[in-house]
Amino acid sequence: MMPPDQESASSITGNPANIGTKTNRAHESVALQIDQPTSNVINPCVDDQIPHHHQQANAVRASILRQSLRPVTLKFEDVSYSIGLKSTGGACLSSSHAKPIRSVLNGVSGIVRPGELLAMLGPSGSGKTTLLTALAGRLPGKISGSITYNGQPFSSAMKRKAGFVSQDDILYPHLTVLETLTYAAFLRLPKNLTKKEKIEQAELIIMELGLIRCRNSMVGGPLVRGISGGERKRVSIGQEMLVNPSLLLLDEPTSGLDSTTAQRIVATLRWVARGGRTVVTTIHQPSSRLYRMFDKVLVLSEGYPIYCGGANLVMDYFASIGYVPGFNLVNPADFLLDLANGVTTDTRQDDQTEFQVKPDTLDDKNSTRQYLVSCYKKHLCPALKDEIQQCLPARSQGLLASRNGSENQWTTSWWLQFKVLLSRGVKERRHESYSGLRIFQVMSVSILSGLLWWHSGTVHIQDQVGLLFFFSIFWGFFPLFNAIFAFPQERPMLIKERSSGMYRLSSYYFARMIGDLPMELVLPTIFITTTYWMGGLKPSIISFILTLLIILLNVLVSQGLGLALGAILMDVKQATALSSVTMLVFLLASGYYIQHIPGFISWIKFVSFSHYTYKLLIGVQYSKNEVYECRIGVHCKVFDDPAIEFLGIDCLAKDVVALILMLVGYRLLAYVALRFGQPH
Ligand SMILES: Nc1ncnc2c1ncn2[C@@H]1O[C@H](COP(=O)(O)OP(=O)(O)OP(=O)(O)O)[C@@H](O)[C@H]1O
Repeated sequence: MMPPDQESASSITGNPANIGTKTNRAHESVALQIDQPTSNVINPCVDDQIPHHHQQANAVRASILRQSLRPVTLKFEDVSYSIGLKSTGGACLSSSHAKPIRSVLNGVSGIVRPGELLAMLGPSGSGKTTLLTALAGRLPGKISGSITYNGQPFSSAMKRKAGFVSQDDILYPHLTVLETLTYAAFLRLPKNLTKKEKIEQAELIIMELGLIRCRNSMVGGPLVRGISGGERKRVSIGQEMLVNPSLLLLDEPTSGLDSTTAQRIVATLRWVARGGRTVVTTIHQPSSRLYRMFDKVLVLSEGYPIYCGGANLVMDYFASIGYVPGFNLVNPADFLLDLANGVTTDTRQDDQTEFQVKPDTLDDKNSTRQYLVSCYKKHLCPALKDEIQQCLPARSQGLLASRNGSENQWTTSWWLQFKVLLSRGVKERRHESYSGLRIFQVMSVSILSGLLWWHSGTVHIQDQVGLLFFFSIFWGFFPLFNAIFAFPQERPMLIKERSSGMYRLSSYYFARMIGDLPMELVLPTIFITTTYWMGGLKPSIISFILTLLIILLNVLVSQGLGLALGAILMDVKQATALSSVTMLVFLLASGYYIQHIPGFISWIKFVSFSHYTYKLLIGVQYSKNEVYECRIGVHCKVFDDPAIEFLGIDCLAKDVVALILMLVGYRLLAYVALRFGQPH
């Protein structure tokens, strides 16, 4: 069966008259408006209408739409995908010990043109999300078959023209709706727009998606109460709509929403499609109202397609192969889902004229599914493949040919990305970084240690040395444990944003590192200032400043190690466990507790930053010939004390160099781990 809209080469223009169904025509004027530079772009599907004073913002939007829309014809042919299963051992393994695999998608084909909205239907686990992820170029592993965008494979240029809304909304919990969309606008909209225009664009999206009431509310997350699920979903969609994507892919955008909100979202998607975009969405159980808004549907049953074509032709097709819905089954989507589950409806009516579902056995269901798959292969697949094989429409080819190198460039400059990411990061983490609890924690330890070491003096040299060692260890642990969370916590955002080509990894990386610095450096400064003078260390401003600088260097090195461990493992639990072991080893090997470390393991102290810091602190505090009263009337050299002698304080410059090398090395390691460890 041929879809009704094969002729829609001209639908690339965004003219919905070519799409096919009667209902589409109602949107014709809207689509045409989008192409008009001065028109008021009003989404007819939402309640919030755009006030007069936003005409200027509309003009900006229209200009963005004109500039960046590249119609995309999405074709996928015979797409199959399998996943390797973890072997359970024993009986299930074949004699060849081959890793068991499970087929998730089998020979799925389809074509979606600009201006069309394709819905993928199917029971839970039928492969909808997997197919959508494959279409978004984000599925790891080998996919057989072909997926092309205007006849070309997925590219980085395509990545920036495609919007992907995942099932789980990946948003920063502490940003407001307006901040979320504004930062996205800063990062994703072209550099020729001014800051003001980008903000206006974000405001317009807020209006278009009916988010005005919650524009200044925090988004929220698992631990922070924020906006509702439907609002979160609209924010996620808004982030993608901002850039006017040529291809918009959405995974269950209506799940968990009430029917009115769901309808509003699908209406918005349809409106987005009518502007010349290609829209593909998975949907779980659409109402008949929603179903009527789809142009095409693809129905999957256990990874096999059983229908792909016009949404309005689905009933005719299934009737032609012997399946008609029950008497009062008015929602085509329910009928399709029943069929995809292998459940057939009995059209007979009983006395109460109620429709019944046959109590099918497992075998019945399997044979129904097999029959439906074979009908698809026989009746739909050949025509669909013919359609896919057809040449690209002329206008699309023109667009591809007119592409120039600039499309591969980033939308915004490195510096702008860095500034935006820095500002966003500081806003997002201000609650955490400047939390009263953290300040209390550091201040209380500082005052307590100041009191415990109160004016220790060189008389109690062991105590004083102990205080310096405590400095080096405390300011190793503290920043290390703060830093290990950085990348694992932001992993989902990083993957999502990098997959859509929002920014360079280096700008994110520097912004993330520098954003944490003020707090990371302010707290040790307060701590050292308090404890240094309370603890009765050398009353010299120079020694104090040097001590402070050494501690700050130590903080930066331990932060670098934390970032590297977090980036390599990308798992908070694993990184925490490894950091505990590392710090314990550093603590023991630094030379304060044990001076007679066996030779074969003594090298550990050379990789311990706490060891170098401790040495430097001692070197600053005491001079080579300094003596103290070791027994009554007896003066001993400080450097002859076994704990200090062991350190071998000769050339402090070497220790500074070692710390600087670690400072750079750990950070480099973190960057390399991020670059090569995460999907691009
Ligand atoms: N990485 C994976 N590991 C194990 N199984 C997987 C993986 N990815 C997909 N699957 C399996 O493949 C099948 C299809 O998954 P998919 O998420 O695409 O289904 P779906 O139709 O989107 O389901 P739902 O509607 O519940 O989201 C499921 O049975 C799922 O368990």
